[in-house]
Amino acid sequence: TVYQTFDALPQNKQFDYIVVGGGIGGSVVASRLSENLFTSVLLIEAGPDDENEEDLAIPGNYPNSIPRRFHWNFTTTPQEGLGGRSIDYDRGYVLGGSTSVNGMVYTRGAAEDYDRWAKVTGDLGWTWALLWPYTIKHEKFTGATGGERSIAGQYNPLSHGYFGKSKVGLPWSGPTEFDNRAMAAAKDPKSEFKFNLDLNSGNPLGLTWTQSMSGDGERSSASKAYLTPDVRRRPNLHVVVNTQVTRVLATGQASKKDIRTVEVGTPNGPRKTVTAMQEVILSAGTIGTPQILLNSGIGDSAELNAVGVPVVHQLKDVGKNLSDHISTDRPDPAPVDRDAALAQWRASRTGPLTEAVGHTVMWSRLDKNSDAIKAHGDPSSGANAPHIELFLLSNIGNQMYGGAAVLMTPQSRGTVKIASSNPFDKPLIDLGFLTHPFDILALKDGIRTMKRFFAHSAWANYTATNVSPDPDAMGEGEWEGFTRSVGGTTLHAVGTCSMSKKGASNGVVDPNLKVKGLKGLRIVDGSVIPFVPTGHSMAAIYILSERASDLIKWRL
Ligand SMILES: Cc1cc2nc3c(=O)[nH]c(=O)nc-3n(C[C@H](O)[C@H](O)[C@H](O)COP(=O)(O)OP(=O)(O)OC[C@H]3O[C@@H](n4cnc5c(N)ncnc54)[C@H](O)[C@@H]3O)c2cc1C
Repeated sequence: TVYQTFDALPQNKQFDYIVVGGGIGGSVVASRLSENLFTSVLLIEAGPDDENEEDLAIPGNYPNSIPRRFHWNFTTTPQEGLGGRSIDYDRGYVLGGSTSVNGMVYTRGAAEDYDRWAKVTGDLGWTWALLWPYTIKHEKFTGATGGERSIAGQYNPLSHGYFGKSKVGLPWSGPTEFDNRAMAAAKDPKSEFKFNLDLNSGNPLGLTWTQSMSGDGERSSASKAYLTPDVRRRPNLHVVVNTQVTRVLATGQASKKDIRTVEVGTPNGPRKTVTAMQEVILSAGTIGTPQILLNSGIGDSAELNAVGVPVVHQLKDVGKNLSDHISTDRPDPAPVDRDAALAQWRASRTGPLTEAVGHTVMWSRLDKNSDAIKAHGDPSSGANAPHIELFLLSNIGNQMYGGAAVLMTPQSRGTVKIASSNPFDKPLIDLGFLTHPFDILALKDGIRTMKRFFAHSAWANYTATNVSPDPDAMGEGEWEGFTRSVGGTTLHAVGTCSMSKKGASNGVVDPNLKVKGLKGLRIVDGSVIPFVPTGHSMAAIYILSERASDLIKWRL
């Protein structure tokens, strides 16, 4: 059942598990735990329900036609590496979390990214190979929306799951002339670039078709996939929306550090609490989860003292180690006739509004002799992990093409802190973008890679301009200044409550995602991922959340 307010919850109800935040982690965990009808689960989401919200279901509404009321509307602190600019930092404020408002690009990154989780935690269960059953448990590959075109040769059937929850597919349209030329440039045996049949095989390198988390013409958000009408009807699952969690509190004696009580409230109203019999699972995301911990006095004691929050548990890494992908400037996608496209979408769930992004992506590695790697080492997880994503876009109407270079392996790190002891104050989000010298050098090489790609003869006579400025045609420091003035985020932040080895003093959660030094409190969301994946972040979080659900079920 879904309740619109906390007060509408049945009184005196006992819950085995309380899950905080209805994004990927929260939707997956609440859905999986409540498969056992003898396990009672309460899921608490700050934002509204997403049911019947057409604006969220239409993939092509991303990004500008998604109403702002479904966002937290955060901005970052002034970013030293971005010329002092503060930039918007979107997070979904609705059931489904950021997957209800995101770009849906579905990329798992490199197998080595996951193997590195296993290395930093000492738990082989996090390797790509042992996570594979969870990968296919979450995915339901559905092909291209509309069903009228052949997708043979555009994906590898062996890299996908077909019986899972989240729909994944290829673009509705294509190949366009742009796609064909891009493919020709990559498939030329003499080219330095190669075509890669499937970006989700564990080796993403090369030019690939884009895959999106959508199916049958609609967005397949975490809530649409995991909180389906039959799941919502389960008598043992209670979902409460429009309810912000302010803190987690000790249950019984504070000295026992048993944290199973959740406090909710409104800025001017009374605070209320509810206690889990087994565990509280925080799934409020990379920004929300450290914010709740810090408000609760769980974090670096010096920082907590500075904002007047009494220290409950010293855990210095809460809110630290944020990593995210920085992107250069990008062209706008081609405009569509919105009225006609909307009519088509409503009639048949086909047409331009089924697509949110371009059709092709190039994943590449920096040369080991590049300035960035020679001076600062190679931060990637392994030989199949791309340093750079070239997100290719054509805007044929305006005769422009190009793309954004996105740095997949940043060495800069940021933080999430709280501004005061008031849980309703916005958190201080510092991405730390371009504060490490590797990152600007690597991005510059990324643009050079794009230049070489578009210099291939496959692009001859294509009347167009590459919109990204050329670092080699600009004066010393000019390109860097430009990039700092336009660089932006792809909104993939992770790492603010990282997992680490059992007993290690760094990190926030152990390999089973339990908060270190506490009882009853676990974290399942993007915040536990120690390094931003070399793909977009959501696939990794789904895979992680599926395994986490089993860890909780098995009481590990
Ligand atoms: C605009 C945008 C575009 C993106 N594009 C892509 C893309 O194309 N591909 C990709 O892979 N990734 C993309 N991402 C990133 C991806 O969506 C996120 O990494 C992922 O959804 C994070 O999952 P999560 O479960 O950690 O957190 P979220 O999905 O953010 O969920 C957290 C949930 O917790 C709730 N919450 C937070 N605080 C509280 C509180 N105090 N009380 C109660 N509830 C709370 C939030 O409202 C939210 O519902 C994008 C993100 C955004 C915002």
